[in-house]
This record gives sequence, C-alpha cells and structure tokens, in this order.
Amino acid sequence: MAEKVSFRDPVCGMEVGAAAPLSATHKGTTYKFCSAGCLEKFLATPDTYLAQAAAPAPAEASAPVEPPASSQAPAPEQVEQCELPLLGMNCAGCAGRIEKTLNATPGVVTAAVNFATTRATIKYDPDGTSPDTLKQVVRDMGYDVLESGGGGETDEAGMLEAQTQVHEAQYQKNKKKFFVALALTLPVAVLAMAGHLVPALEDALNFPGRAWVELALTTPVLFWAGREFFTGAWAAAKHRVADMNTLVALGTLSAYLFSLVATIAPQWLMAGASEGGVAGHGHAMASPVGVYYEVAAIIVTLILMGRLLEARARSKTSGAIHALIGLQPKLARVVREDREEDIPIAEVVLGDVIVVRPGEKVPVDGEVIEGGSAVDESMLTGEPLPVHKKAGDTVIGATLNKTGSFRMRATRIGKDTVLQQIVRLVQQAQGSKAPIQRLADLIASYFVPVVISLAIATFVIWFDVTPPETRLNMAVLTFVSVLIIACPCALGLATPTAIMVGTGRGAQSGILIKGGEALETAHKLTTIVLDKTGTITRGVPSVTDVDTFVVDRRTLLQLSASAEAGSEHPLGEAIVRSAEEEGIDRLPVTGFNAIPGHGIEAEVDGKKVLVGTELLLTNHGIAVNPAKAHGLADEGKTPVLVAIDGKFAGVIAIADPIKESSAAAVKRLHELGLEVIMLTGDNRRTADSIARQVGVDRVVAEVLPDGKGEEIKKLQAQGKIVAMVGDGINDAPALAQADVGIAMGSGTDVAIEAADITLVRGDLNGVISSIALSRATIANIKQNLFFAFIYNILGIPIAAGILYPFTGWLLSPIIASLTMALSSVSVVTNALRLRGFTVERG
Ligand SMILES: Nc1ncnc2c1ncn2[C@@H]1O[C@H](COP(=O)(O)OP(=O)(O)OP(=O)(O)O)[C@@H](O)[C@H]1O
Ligand SMILES: [Cu+]
Ligand SMILES: [Mg+2]
Repeated sequence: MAEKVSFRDPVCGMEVGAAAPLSATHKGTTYKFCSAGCLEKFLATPDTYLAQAAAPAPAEASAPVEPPASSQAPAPEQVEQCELPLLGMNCAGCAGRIEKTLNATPGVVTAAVNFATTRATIKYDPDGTSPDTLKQVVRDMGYDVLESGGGGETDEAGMLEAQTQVHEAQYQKNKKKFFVALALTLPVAVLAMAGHLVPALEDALNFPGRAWVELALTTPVLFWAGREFFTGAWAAAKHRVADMNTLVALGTLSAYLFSLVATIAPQWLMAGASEGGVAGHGHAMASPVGVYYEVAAIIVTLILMGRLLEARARSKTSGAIHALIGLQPKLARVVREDREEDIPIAEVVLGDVIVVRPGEKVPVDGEVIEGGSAVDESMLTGEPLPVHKKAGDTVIGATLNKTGSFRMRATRIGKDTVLQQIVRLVQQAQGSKAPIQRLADLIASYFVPVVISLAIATFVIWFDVTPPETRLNMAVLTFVSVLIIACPCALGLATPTAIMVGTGRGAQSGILIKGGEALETAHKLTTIVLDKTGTITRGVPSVTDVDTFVVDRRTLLQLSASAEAGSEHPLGEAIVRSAEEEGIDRLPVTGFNAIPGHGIEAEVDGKKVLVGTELLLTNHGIAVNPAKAHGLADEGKTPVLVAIDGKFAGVIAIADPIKESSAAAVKRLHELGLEVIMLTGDNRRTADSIARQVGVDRVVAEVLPDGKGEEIKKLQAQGKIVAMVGDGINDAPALAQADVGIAMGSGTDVAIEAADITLVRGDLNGVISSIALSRATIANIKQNLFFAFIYNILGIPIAAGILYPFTGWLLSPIIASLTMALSSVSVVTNALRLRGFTVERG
C-alpha cells in the first residue's frame, strides 16, 4: 500500500510517532493523531485543518529536497503540556483560584488544577510562556511548586515520591501545630465553660484576671497555629475573592476582637447597655461583658483536627497508584558477554537478553526467546489465572513469573513499558474533572459570598430584635456560627476523591479509564456497540475450508497467499499462514492494491488475482455462483472469494472462534438494561450467524471501514448514548465518535490513546465492570455531595437562630466547627469505600 503518511497531527500540530494507534485517511494521505479528541475534531471538518496546516507552508517550502509527504509545515499552534505538583493548597477553593489565574495567563491554552492529586495540568504555547513562568505565577499567588529533581522529562514515580515526602512533612508539621493548639485551647475551654457545667467551680474560676489569661492562651492558637487561615484569606482578598479561609478567618477574628474589646475597654460595648452588665450566652461572668475567646480557640483547633483526619484519609486515595508504582522491580538479571549479572532496571537497554527465574518479576516488557513458564499477570490485567508463555510470546514488566524460567529480549523499557503507560494514564485520569464537578465548582464559587451575606444579615437582624443588654453578644455569636457552619470545604472534596479512588480501583483490575468525563458518561449509556473481529471473536482467524472450481487447491492457495502477502488484514494473514503451514512457497507479485472493506487485487505470476467479497468480484464483472459461499457464511465462517484472470476460481472459508466469555457477557449487558449491537465489515450471513451464537440484539453488517463512525453517529442521532467497543487500532474513528470508546487492549499492547477506556484484559467482562464501576463512582459522588450539603443546609438556619424564638436552640460556633470537620472526613471516608469495588469475572 503505497500511500502517504503524515506523522504531524493536523489538528494540534504535534509530532506523533509511527506507533501511534490513531489515524485517519483523507484523500489518499493517512494522518496520525495525538489523541482521540484531535481525531474527532479532524473527522468533523478535515479540510479546515488541512488548510490550516498547509497555509504557512509556502513561506518555508524552499527546501526542495524534502519529500512532500513529510513537509515540515509549522503548525498553527504548537501545544505543550506540563504538570506542576502544587504545595500549600488547603481547600478546593484554592485549586479553583489557581486554575482561574493560570487560565488567564498569556500563553496558556488550558489549565486544570486538581485538589485531590494536588497537581496542575497545563497545556501551553511554548512561544507564549514557559513552565518557569507558570511556576512563578503560582508562587506569586502565595502557593508553591514542588521542584521535580532533574528537568526535562518528568518521571511519574519520582515526582510522586517527592510529592508524598512533602505531604508527609507537611502532615507532621500540621500535627505539631494541632497538639500545641490543643494544649493551649483546653485551659481556655475549662476556664470558660467548666463553671457553667459544674456550678461549684463557678466562683473559683471567676477570678479577676481571667479574661487576660484566656487572651494570652488564645492569641498564639489563633495567630500561630491558625496562621494559614489568615494568610489564605488575605491572599484571597487581594484577588478580590473569598474562600473557606475567609470564612474561618472572619469567624474567629470576630469572636476574638469582640472579646478583646470586652477585655480591654468593656465600657465601649456597655454603651447603650444597662448598668447591670450582660451575660454571655451561658457564660460565667468574668468581665462585665461576656468574652468568647474559647470560641475562636476551639474553632481553630477543631478545624486543624479535621484537616489532619482529612489528610490522613486522603493519602489513602492515592493508594492504587502507589501500589502500581510499587510493582516495578528494581533489578534485572541480564546476560552480557556470556555472563549473567544483576543490574538496576534503569540500565537495561533495548535488546538486552534477560534471565527470569521462578518466583521473580519480569523486569521490563519483552519477548520470550527461550524456555517457558506460567506468568501471573493479574496485577495489570485483572486476569486471575496465570498465562502460559513460550518462545515468541510477549511478557509484560512487573508481572510475576510462577513456575519455570525463561530468557527474554527487552523490547520496551523505561517510560515505554506497559506499567509506566498505565501509571501515567491513571495519574492523568485522577487529575481530570468529571462534568458533575463543574456544578459543584460553580456552587462553591457562589457559596462563600452568599454565606457572608447571610451571616451579616443574621448579625443585623439579631442586633435589631434583641434587647440592648445582650444584643451584641447574640449578634456576634450567630454571625460566627453561620460563617463556620456554612464553610463549603467538603463540597470541594466530594467529586475528586471519588474519581481518584474509582479510577485507581479500575486500574488495579485492568480497567484504564482516561478521565472523569468517561467515567461519568459510562453510567448513562443506553447502547453498546461491539465490533465483531477481536472483540466478540478472538481475532485470530484461520482457514478452515478451501473450495476450488478452476485450478487445484494448491494453486488456489498459492495464488491467494502470494497476493495477500502484502496485506495487513487479519483475513489475508490467515491465508498466508495457512499456505505456509502447508509448505506452499509464494510467487512474485507485481501490482498490489488493497480495497478497504472489499479485499485485494494483485498480479501474481502474470495472472490477475482478486481475493475478497462477493461484491468485489461482481463489481469487476465476474459471474459468481454464491451458493457455496452462502452455506459457509451461515456456519459463521467468512467466505473469501477468489477470482483468477476474471474467472471465479474458488472460496476460502475463514473462521474466527468466538471468545468463551462473549455470550455470557452479552447476557449480563442485557441484564443491565443495555441494547447490544454488533458492527462489522463482514458479510451479513456470517455476521448473523455469529450474532445468533452470542445473542446480540441487532447486527449492522457490511459496513465499510470508514463507515463505522457514521453508524455510531446515526445511533447518537436517535438519542442513544453509545459506547463503542473495539480492538483499538482500526476502529479508532468509531471509538472517537462514540460517547465512550472502549478499547480492548491485548494486555501487551495497550492502545491507550485510542479510547476513553482501555481494557487491559481483552474480554467483554471488562465492559460490564467498567459500567458497574462508573455507576458505583457516580453513586458515590452523589452521596458525597449529599454529605457535603446536608450539614450546610440543615445547619445554616439553625445557626442563624431560626429555632431560637421557639425552642431557645442556637447552634454554638463550637458545634459548627465540629460539624465542618466531620463533613470533610465523612466525604473522604465514603469515597474510600470504592476501594472495595469488585470486578466481573468471566
Ligand atoms: N485482505 C483481504 N483479503 C480478503 N478479504 C478481504 C480483505 N480485506 C477485506 N476483505 C473482505 O472485506 C470484508 C470486510 O472487511 P473489513 O476489514 O471491513 O471487516 P472485517 O475485518 O471482516 O470485520 P470487522 O469489521 O468485524 O473487523 C471482509 O469480511 C472480507 O470479506
Ligand atoms: Cu471549611
Ligand atoms: Mg476488521
């Protein structure tokens, strides 16, 4: 097939390697794509992108040496991506603010900041900005960026390691702060409240300088242990925004300043109040006006405690990725100059011969060259049974060799190994946002200003309606309570933590989900479209019957195999293999032409040979007696018709066995309420026969390769939400068109770019597990949002004192801060339940 191939993605202009699985052919040129997104855009309006990519070319096209196929037209827009591990975010509001600022920075195409992974993922134009500039932007906002050791290519494992260390150090520091705060707060709480609880103590605690003691104890709690609330609130204020720090700072500062004035100059507060003095709500009298130091101190201490618990729980959400990285073996036993030696994994080079003994891990990806063994691949594929490997089979790094020993040749090392690809993918997925989160973000962004207004309204109303002696106390208390109870910190955790645990759990079971969007869409699917070859069937077709009319069997096989030698189609390969097995040598071929979806034409040994569908032959004006072919097709075999020199010469039947798991999986999909459609380029009879055996609802047969995406579009136009399941490489346009594209990885060749979800173990049970995982994750997110909101919704009116006139109930600021701490913890704990999700076993 002498067609042109362009390795520059025409949409984003990125250089894409020859191995990239995504491609589309347009007007005789095959274009490679960096991502399904680009492919999708291209397929929608190919000509605009080609015009764009070609436009600046003439200016530079002064190098005639360059062959036109690889013309280096500068792309309209070079996009690079970098990841910054962020430090110092303590609330989802921070993440939102950094994201906004980065997006507004010149040169940035898109930026996304994830609070759960504490990463910023930035796509930028290298001519417009640089990672260093972006880091500075973040630092200017009062946050920090973790330097990831050596520059250049970022090593996921290293970056994660460094980030974990920093988080641990931060955790220890926060722990210290909490305990100091606790030690100072306890006496304040005892002084302020013990007298109320135990009346006998009241007099003893009511010594003259009490307020001053409380002041002395509370001040360091607030301004040392709670310092970050004030710096955070200040940073937010400079950007004219308010976040949870603002609420905490405002709340504690109001209680503190009120008490301070009451301590230093009570006469200011007495103005207008009656001579008898006022009692703080339920407080022993120490100064003529009640003081609320304990409120400020306890709020800070409880919130610090909540953050500690939350950090502890959150560190577990990245457990899956740590487990994956931990799979990487450290050493490899290579054979160099006839000697075996153990070397660090990083020193293995491509082509190294490696010895793997029983009980050892396979160090890198490779091909078995000698010996054989059963290998446990469950850690990457989720497949529970060990897989038998012999010479010629591929083995994956990090899988466990069980019984025998073998030698292998390293074929993929470092960043290219399946394990590293999976780790990268999971990192990206965990950092992505689900659409449902946009709603949460939107609500959170309005929440804080609304809360502040509510708090002020509460203050004003109580100040108005309360008798003068207690009105300031009442107003301050309710004001602080509303501010604290309404803090939306749990809201920011609800979605990202669930996405993180859900995608991590998926990866451990061989389900690689590319992002929150796919994870969310998968629970809404109505229709599953299955590709036939390699998805329902095993994808290893073999010749079963050869039927000849004109020439003898040997000649027919020889001519067809020679003609197919240049074909990459599995059917062609099956014919070539069958001829080889029978010891038939191939003849020289002169003209070869593949007609996608129909077959091939070639000139072999001076004869014109056509191999392919009935239509291919009839289109060439060849009379065909199809009875035999139809009979074979009804058995579920694919009849390939052969014509020699314009005459129908025979039929080669090719069968591709159905995977054992397929029928049961289709049944389960039906039970989940999904419509199952089979999509194939094969003829209708064969397709129907296979469809009957596995029980799909509907068959769309004889679809040309580039028509598969069209078929998906048609289904979508009927209002269906469609998942396309294919083997990832030739189904790329359909995978990209579908709402969720699910690629069947073969376990060794993970076609990650091609789809939204990649199933490392290639069977249909993975589709069921993906949908189940999606449903479980979305349900979990909804529970989280409920947990996050319920406290606010119930708490705000009570804190505002709605019940006070009827029952005398007020929500004390102390209960408010306890609730706030607990709501974050309950959200994270709930998300962690997803770790127990179990996958479907066939
Ligand atoms: N190289 C080839 N040799 C013989 N027949 C071919 C060849 N290429 C295509 N055909 C014929 O064209 C038909 C359609 O091919 P196509 O690649 O579109 O689908 P397929 O591989 O059979 O099925 P699926 O869509 O499930 O992958 C094949 O079933 C076969 O009959
Ligand atoms: Cu909060
Ligand atoms: Mg095919």
